[in-house]
Amino acid sequence: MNKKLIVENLSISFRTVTGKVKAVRDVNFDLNKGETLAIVGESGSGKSVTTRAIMGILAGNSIVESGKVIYEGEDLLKITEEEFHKIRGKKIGMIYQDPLSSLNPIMRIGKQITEGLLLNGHHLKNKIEELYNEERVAYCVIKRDVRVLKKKIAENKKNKLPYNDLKKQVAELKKQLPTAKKTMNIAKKKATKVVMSEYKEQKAKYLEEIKKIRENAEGLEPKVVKEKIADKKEELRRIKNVTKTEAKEKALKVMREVGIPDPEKRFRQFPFQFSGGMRQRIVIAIVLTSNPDVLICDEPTTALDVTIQAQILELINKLKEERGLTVIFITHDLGVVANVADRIAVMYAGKIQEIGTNEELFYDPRHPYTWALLGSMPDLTSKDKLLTIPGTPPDMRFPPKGDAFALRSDYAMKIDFEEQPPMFKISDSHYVASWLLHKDCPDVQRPAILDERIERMKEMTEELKKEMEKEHVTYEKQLKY
Ligand SMILES: Nc1ncnc2c1ncn2[C@@H]1O[C@H](COP(=O)(O)OP(=O)(O)OP(=O)(O)O)[C@@H](O)[C@H]1O
Repeated sequence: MNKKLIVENLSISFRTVTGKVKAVRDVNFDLNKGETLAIVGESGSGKSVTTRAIMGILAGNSIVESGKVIYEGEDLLKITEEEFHKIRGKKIGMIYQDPLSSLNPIMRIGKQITEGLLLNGHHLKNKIEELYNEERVAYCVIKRDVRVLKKKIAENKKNKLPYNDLKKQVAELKKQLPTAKKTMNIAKKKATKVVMSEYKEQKAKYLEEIKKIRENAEGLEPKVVKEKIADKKEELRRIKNVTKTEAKEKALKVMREVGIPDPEKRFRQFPFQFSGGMRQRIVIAIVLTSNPDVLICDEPTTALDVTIQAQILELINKLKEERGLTVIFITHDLGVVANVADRIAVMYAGKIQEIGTNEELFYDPRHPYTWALLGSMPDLTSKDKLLTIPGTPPDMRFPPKGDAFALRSDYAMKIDFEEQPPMFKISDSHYVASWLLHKDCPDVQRPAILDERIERMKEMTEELKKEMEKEHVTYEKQLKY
């Protein structure tokens, strides 16, 4: 299976004193390994809530109405908090718009980078957990299901709804618990035995080596002997735990990887001694220390000026290539997306309105909201905006009955106010939720002014490609000579 992450029918609401806010409504997308998906939309469209659900960090007043978030075959909305802990921040890392909020202002950045490494650096414990992980998850999932069902029973009781079937399900699951627990404990014991006997063997080998150093110490300076023994002891310690020296070495390496110059000196400095762009690099370094394979970037460049923005985007692209990361990139700025995304999902009023490859979205946009977003992008050369989007997004306590964009769209038809459009398929990768795509809809052309912009974008991309090819040829030639 090549899918790293699948989000299926995800709907999330928030309880508020003035009513329920329907923030995310039936969102579906998936991500292939090594792919970047950009989620684009205006403020309040549900981008952050979607990614917070993936990270398991939704606010306390949230309700997951429906859906699944499947990471490597496991539903993250079902596993226990303890299991989630292992995935959040480790397998799935996140960087935010404001790097300062992720950093401790009064702690040296070196300590902030090594903290996680030292905390999670129990090699033996991690190895044991890895070996009996399957049995552990199986047990935790049953426990979690019982908890969810019990909550539902209580709700149904309160609302005077039937709950006998649910009670039966709980009883069934409870019957499975002792066996699952026993299986888990047996697997844990077995895993501990394997790992510990391996460790004992290694320890015996090191002790033997230390003995030999002592035996052959004659004629050597005591200081040299002491150092040799200390080295061996350090090696042995490294098998068990990440040591401070090892954590520092790894931190410096990752600081170099994200482009922090003079890392040895910078290691001892505080966040306020760094510029905005450098701070964002530090946050990225911290996230990378746990070797994530999915990286969620929530407007990571919005607070930075344009040149620095480009550098951070370049860094994210480089890390993606080198580490094979799968990336979700959130932004309200389509201009940013062109340089990072393989695919783009356009969100509005908690729903995905259009999803497609970078080329499909930029050169063949089909949803009036995507047209509006493309039109409101500042022009690459003149910096002018062609179109502005009239009105404001709907109040999500009362989502519109039909197409949520209808009230702001010049292309809205009667049906747009009555019924929500389904996702119409344009190609295997391109889907659009707009009645304009219905076979009975009269042919509607996108704004001509946008066509001109698209043509210009195509031309510029072609020129850029040619230039890059030229550069590549020169580079290849340089390599030859
Ligand atoms: N804890 C909460 N309680 C109530 N409503 C919330 C809560 N968190 C988010 N919302 C609402 O959910 C909707 C979606 O918010 P979200 O933060 O996902 O938007 P966004 O597209 O990421 O916008 P931005 O770019 O401003 O971050 C908004 O209407 C927002 O007000």
